[in-house]
Amino acid sequence: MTLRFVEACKLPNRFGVFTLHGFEDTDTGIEHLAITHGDIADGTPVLARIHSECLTGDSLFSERCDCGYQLEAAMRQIVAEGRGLILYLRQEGRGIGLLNKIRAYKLQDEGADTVEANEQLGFPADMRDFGICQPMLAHLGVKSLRLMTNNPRKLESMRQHGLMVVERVPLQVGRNPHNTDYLDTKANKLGHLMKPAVAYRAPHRKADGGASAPERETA
Ligand SMILES: Nc1nc2c(ncn2[C@@H]2O[C@H](COP(=O)(O)OP(=O)(O)OP(=O)(O)O)[C@@H](O)[C@H]2O)c(=O)[nH]1
Ligand SMILES: [Zn+2]
Repeated sequence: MTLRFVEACKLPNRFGVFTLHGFEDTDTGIEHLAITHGDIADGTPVLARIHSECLTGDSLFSERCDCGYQLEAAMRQIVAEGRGLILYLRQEGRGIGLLNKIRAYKLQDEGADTVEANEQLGFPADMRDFGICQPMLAHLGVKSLRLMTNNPRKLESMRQHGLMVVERVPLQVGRNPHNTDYLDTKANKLGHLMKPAVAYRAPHRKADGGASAPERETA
């Protein structure tokens, strides 16, 4: 896996002013992004989100999942802390791609859960590869993370790729009537760490994304 840094620019958005770094995985041609805020290269652990692309949730406001809410909450928390980063990885649909995700959603419309739908299409439940994170973080000068995630497999994958995660910061936002079954399946079949007590709050993404300060856990 070879990483090429292409360029960085300012990215002001509703939450603050970030820097957008563009990379290419030269083995696959896939373009990945890092979105950073503040001084992240001072050697201390950095609040971080490793976010897998979800066009429907991140850009089309879909309530079938929690991705858009998590992205927004991560940006808000990073700005509130004054520093942090998001690696935005282009592995749509847990790696099966956008069109296959639409196929999987159709199967879910007909009763399959998110894992069964992938399997019916001939894919594993999760095809993602987080190997690109290591060279991206090395380029950014980041040595250790406080990772915003509910996914213990993501934590394990980070460790397998030699990344130091000193803390898991839960990121449980966005439960709504359209994604209740989906989130429950993630907890029950994929092992996501969801606390029932936090389930659920406001329907509006803005209010929700700005929800309370993150809980902290030692990873
Ligand atoms: N194949 C498939 N992919 C989905 C579905 N819903 C969301 N996704 C994708 O799942 C990815 C996000 O993974 P999740 O399992 O929701 O969460 P995670 O990133 O592993 O864990 P967190 O860090 O806690 O968010 C994105 O790439 C989404 O496009 C679905 O029903 N089927
Ligand atoms: Zn999503």
